[in-house]
Formats: sequence, C-alpha cells, structure tokens
Amino acid sequence: MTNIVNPSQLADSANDFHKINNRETAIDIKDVTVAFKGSKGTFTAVKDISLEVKKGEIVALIGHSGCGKSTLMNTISGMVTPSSGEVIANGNIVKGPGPDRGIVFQNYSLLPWMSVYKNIYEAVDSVFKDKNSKEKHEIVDHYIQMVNLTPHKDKLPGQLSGGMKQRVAIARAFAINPSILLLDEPFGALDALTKGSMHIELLKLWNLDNRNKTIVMVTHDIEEAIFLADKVVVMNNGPAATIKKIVDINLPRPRNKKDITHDPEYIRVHDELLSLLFDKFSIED
Ligand SMILES: Nc1ncnc2c1ncn2[C@@H]1O[C@H](COP(=O)(O)OP(=O)(O)OP(=O)(O)O)[C@@H](O)[C@H]1O
Repeated sequence: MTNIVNPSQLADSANDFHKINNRETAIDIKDVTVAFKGSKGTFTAVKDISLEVKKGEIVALIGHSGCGKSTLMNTISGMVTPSSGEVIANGNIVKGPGPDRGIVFQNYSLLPWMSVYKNIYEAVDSVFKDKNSKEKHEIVDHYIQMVNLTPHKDKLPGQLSGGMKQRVAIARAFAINPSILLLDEPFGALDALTKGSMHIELLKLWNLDNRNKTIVMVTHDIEEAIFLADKVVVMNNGPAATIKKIVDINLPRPRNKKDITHDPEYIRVHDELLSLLFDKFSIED
C-alpha cells in the first residue's frame, strides 16, 4: 500500500529541479514517426520525435489542436505503433498497452453499466492476479477514499458530475499503480474551480506516492502546464509535427496556485510559452 509522507517533507528548492536529471529514464521516445494510412494516402502526424522523460517527472505536452499530442501519447500507451523509431518504457520496447502505463482520457472511459466501485475493482482485479479478494477490495476502498468518492461508490457513472467521473478515472488509474501515468487532457472539460481542485488532488496523489510516478499529460492550458509540470514540451503544428521547444519549469514545489503567478520565473515561462504558441500574432494585430 502507498507510503504516506508529510507534504512538507517534500518541499524543495528550485535547485532540486536539476536533481531530476540524475534519475533513471522512465520513457525514452526515440526518433518516432507516426504515419496513418488512409484512402487518400498516407498522413504523417508526427515526425522524428525524440524525448526523454525521467522517473518521477511530470511532463506536459502542449500545442495547437491536431498537432499530434494524443498520437504521441498513444505511442507511449502502446495503442499506436510508430511507423519508425521506438518508445522504451521502463526499459522495455513498447509493443502494446501494459499495466505499467495507466491512461486517463478526457472522456473518462468508464463502463456506464458498472458502479464507481465496480469500475475500479474490475481494473484492479485484472491487474493484480496474485492478490486475494480482501486485498483487492482494500485497494479499491483506499483509492475511492483518496478521491473523496466513498459516499458515491455505488452510483453509476451517469449519476455523477463531470468532475466526479474524472476522479473515478484518476482513482482507477492510480489503483492499478502504474509507474507511468498518461493523462490525455484529463481536465479539459471541467470548469475552472473543479479543474483547480483536481490539480491539487493529482499532486497530492503524486506526493503520497513519494513523487515516484512519472506523469505525461496533454493540455491546452498554459497555466495548468506551468503549475503541474517539470517541463513543457511545445509541439509545432502538423502535419509531420515535431517538437518546437522543451521549456523547463524551474519553480520549487509544493507550488501554490495563487502565489506562483507572481513569481518572476512563472511570468517568464508563461511569456515564453505564449510566444511559442502564438508567435504569429503581436499585440498590435
Ligand atoms: N487513426 C488515425 N487515422 C488517421 N489520422 C489520424 C488518426 N489519429 C490521428 N490522426 C490525425 O493525426 C493528427 C494528429 O491528431 P492528434 O489527435 O494526435 O492531435 P492532438 O494534438 O491530440 O489534437 P487535439 O488537441 O485536437 O486533441 C490529426 O491531423 C489527426 O486527424
């Protein structure tokens, strides 16, 4: 079961950011190109992408709609096979989905006919073959409680709000304890308040796991990327999208949503990301 630590023990200085670079590599994307074959020929979505993500790192992928963020994520999850190049996750070449990589989609992908509890239990049951029923129920209870859904555990997904469904999807992904968590615009459809509290929940869960989980997330939201990530990968527009720039977020943790917006480093990276994403327009335009 998860080792609980006091969040204050996890306070770090800006210099600690650089320690990440000494960690082992969790995900190694090597010269990945993805081309989809269709009736009108081949469409190259992403081209020659290389990216290394360290263990325990939080990386945000950002870029305009259709630039290939989900495609790249899906090469890590194993749901898309690169046309050339390869992805190595936890030291193994990715050949398909696996329990070491949990994914949360924007549309939650919960089974509508199963309760909150069952949705999580099914996933736990399919991954932890060696655990007995009592142990599996304990895991489910633990993660439902962690996302504050215990009073709602018998409800069906259709009886939940968007934010609650999202918490179920996150609890399910954490319950199977993947070392790599892939979040594809997980908070995109949420209102600002729910989104803000989900950011805190996610970081709490990451802290509770001693910051050992590697998280890659797709987002359109610059503030979200800066608040959560250690680095932000900005993609060029497609077709044949490449990485435009990797921006390090050298802000100490824990980060306070309100305070960091006044931090000169926050202002600098915010400006940089805005220019990278909207460099065609100036304020006069
Ligand atoms: N299975 C597929 N077959 C053909 N083309 C595809 C397929 N999946 C994605 N594409 C194309 O690849 C490009 C990248 O799509 P992708 O979904 O990765 O973009 P995205 O950056 O995640 O977009 P958004 O931000 O809008 O979700 C798009 O032009 C899309 O139409």
